[in-house]
Amino acid sequence: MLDLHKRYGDIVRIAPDELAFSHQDAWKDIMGHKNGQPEMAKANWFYRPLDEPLHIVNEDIGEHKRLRRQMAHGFSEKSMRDQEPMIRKYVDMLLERLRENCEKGSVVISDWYNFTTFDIIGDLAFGESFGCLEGCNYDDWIKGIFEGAHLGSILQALSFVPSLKKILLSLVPKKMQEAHQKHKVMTKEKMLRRIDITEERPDLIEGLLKKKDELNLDVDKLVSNAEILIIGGSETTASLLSGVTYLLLQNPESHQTLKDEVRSTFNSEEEINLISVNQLSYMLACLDEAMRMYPPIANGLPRVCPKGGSQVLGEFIPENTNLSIHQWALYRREEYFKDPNTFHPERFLGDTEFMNDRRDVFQPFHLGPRNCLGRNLAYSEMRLILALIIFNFDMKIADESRKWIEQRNFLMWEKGPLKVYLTPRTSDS
Ligand code: HEM
Repeated sequence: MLDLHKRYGDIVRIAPDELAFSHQDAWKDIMGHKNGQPEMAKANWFYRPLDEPLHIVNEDIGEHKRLRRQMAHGFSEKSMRDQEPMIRKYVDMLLERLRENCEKGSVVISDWYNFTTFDIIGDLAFGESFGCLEGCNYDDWIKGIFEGAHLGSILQALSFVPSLKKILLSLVPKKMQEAHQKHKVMTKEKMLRRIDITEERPDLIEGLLKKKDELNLDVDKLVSNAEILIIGGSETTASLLSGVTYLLLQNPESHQTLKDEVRSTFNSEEEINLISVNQLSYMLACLDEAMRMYPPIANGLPRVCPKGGSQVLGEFIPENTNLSIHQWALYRREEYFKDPNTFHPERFLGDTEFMNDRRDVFQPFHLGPRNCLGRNLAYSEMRLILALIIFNFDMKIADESRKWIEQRNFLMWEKGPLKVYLTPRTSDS
């Protein structure tokens, strides 16, 4: 996509009825609030490759509004403060596991980040963790999710050839069909256990449970919403934590500046919490710069131009055209960011060297009525985890991980193991 935009400019036709945009104003034209004009719907071939119960991310426009209003309660400032003990419990367990494991040689920090964010979101969406940190491995349910994402990309592509898709789906081996069924049963059981908890719980699903009759949410729909929270709320943050760790370890000066910031701001681990990490401005710049170079949602998520067509970047776009913005390609363009292939957190701190950067191009959480509900939670969780790791450990990258960032992407990054050496900090270091 980057090569295409470099060659053909800000708008590229990538299929007979699909356009890719690479310009700051495309965000509001495609995804922004429309002031009375129809919102652009999400493309079914991409968001609904299988006929499964819908959820907040792929619901139709009207139903989405109702779901979002209700789900938003779980993402309020107050809810987040109430969720802190749940989150902290897993971060403390992560630190404990890292201390136990770092003496045996390098640790695969990318796995540990995934274990932590999955356990946190499991608790916040289903009322129970996946036991990843406890068992030091991925739970079967999560393995099913990863396999599903890979398959999802293939199914999306097959949506263009429905007859072939139908034939191939009928040929799916029995073993795979059984695994899918098992996954569904396990998920339903998890949700039933959550529904059985009668006392109020400040998690992300409580809002939906309170209004489940009014919103017509049966168990399958609740499951489907919880599942999308798990996928959207764990792989994204885990990828970024791995990405920022890699980029810091490859850029020792930035790593040192961040260590100085964290270690001079806090005297003890207990001082580090969801609120106090907000003071760490250099850390926020590191996270943003990592999100620019390694955006968790790297590819375009297509919208469909409504009936009667619409204007985008001053051009008339006919109805039913698919439109998307590909983040990775957008953020690597020299027109928008100086020295785009190098890690410079300073560009997010007002450094005059980067004053010509187009900061408004950068929308990792999208904007408009379907932007990320979990943005604040994501930032807080990532800052808390990173601050505690930087406070407690010195880190060095293992030589075999020096090219870790060269990855393929199937909806999510195909992360290889990111191996690092950790040395616990002693009281005088
Ligand atoms: C770095 C981390 C994250 C990034 C970059 C990110 C990015 C995004 C993006 C781009 C969307 C829009 C998807 C679309 O247009 O189809 C989205 C939606 C959403 N995200 Fe996130 N996300 C992150 C973390 C989280 C977390 C931790 C949660 C909490 C569980 C979360 C919950 C959601 C929800 C519920 C939506 C759907 C909102 C709606 O449709 O109204 N996200 N996210």
